[in-house]
Amino acid sequence: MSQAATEAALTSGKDGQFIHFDKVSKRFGDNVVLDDLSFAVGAGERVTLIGPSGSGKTTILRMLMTLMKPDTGTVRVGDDYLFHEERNGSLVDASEAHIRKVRQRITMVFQSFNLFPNMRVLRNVTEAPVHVLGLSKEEAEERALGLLAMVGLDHKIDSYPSQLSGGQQQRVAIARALAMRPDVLLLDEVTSALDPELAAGVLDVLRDVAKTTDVTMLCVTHAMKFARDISHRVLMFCEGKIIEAAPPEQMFDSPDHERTRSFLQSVLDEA
Ligand SMILES: Nc1ncnc2c1ncn2[C@@H]1O[C@H](COP(=O)(O)OP(=O)(O)OP(=O)(O)O)[C@@H](O)[C@H]1O
Repeated sequence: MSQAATEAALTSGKDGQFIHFDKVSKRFGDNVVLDDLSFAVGAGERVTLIGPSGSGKTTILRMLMTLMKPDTGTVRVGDDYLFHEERNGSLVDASEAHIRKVRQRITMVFQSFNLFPNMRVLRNVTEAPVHVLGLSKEEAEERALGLLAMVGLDHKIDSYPSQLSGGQQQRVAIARALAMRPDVLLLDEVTSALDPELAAGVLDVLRDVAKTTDVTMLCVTHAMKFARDISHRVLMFCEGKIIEAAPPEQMFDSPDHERTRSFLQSVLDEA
């Protein structure tokens, strides 16, 4: 694929652009983590970020959660500016109300599950809809029960996280993230801490999510078969830049860039 085609693929979302990164840079000391990075994601689009360790993928997700801010550049979701270049990378509106609004629209599932250990499964899923969205307990439970059925855990609603396998905990975490009815779901290496069999169950749940919802998904993963199945587009990160962007078949079957080829080979060797 030509450089021009990669550039076009950086902005070719579905039905218009929704998430915008515009000239975003971030460094820690001498370590340039994001280097003048621009790309956009369409509403309802599912995009997988791949690339070697330390290439900046998680940093992208953390910025969308407002957990990390850029040094320069603009990050926007729909009409909500999270960071604005003119304000030199600082949060445009860091008020609690603004952060809360952003967090309602964007939820993240982490590698380490992060469930509330002292709450039963049902309460883990209802907690934020009740306290952040203001749903009644009944409404939140109805929503949670539907989602827990979807992830195959409606028989575990009274368990505590410590009584579940890692795969089951991660499926609860997915239900919890979806209970907010987010516009954007961020997935950060959600199966990396799991044995292959448990990981497969979690990936099947996410395939269902992809099939049955129109949530915009940004996914960092080394599970390439999964990425191929669910993604509309794959972005290859290297040293804080996107060096290649393409639909999955093209990225995985005929990558253009030598660094992409060697990265994909290294992932295959690991598997
Ligand atoms: N708070 C921090 N302080 C210093 N350096 C940091 C901090 N957070 C991230 N980094 C550095 O930023 C770089 C990019 O990290 P990031 O987690 O985005 O990479 P990644 O592509 O997601 O890697 P991996 O696949 O290993 O998760 C790494 O070199 C990391 O060490």
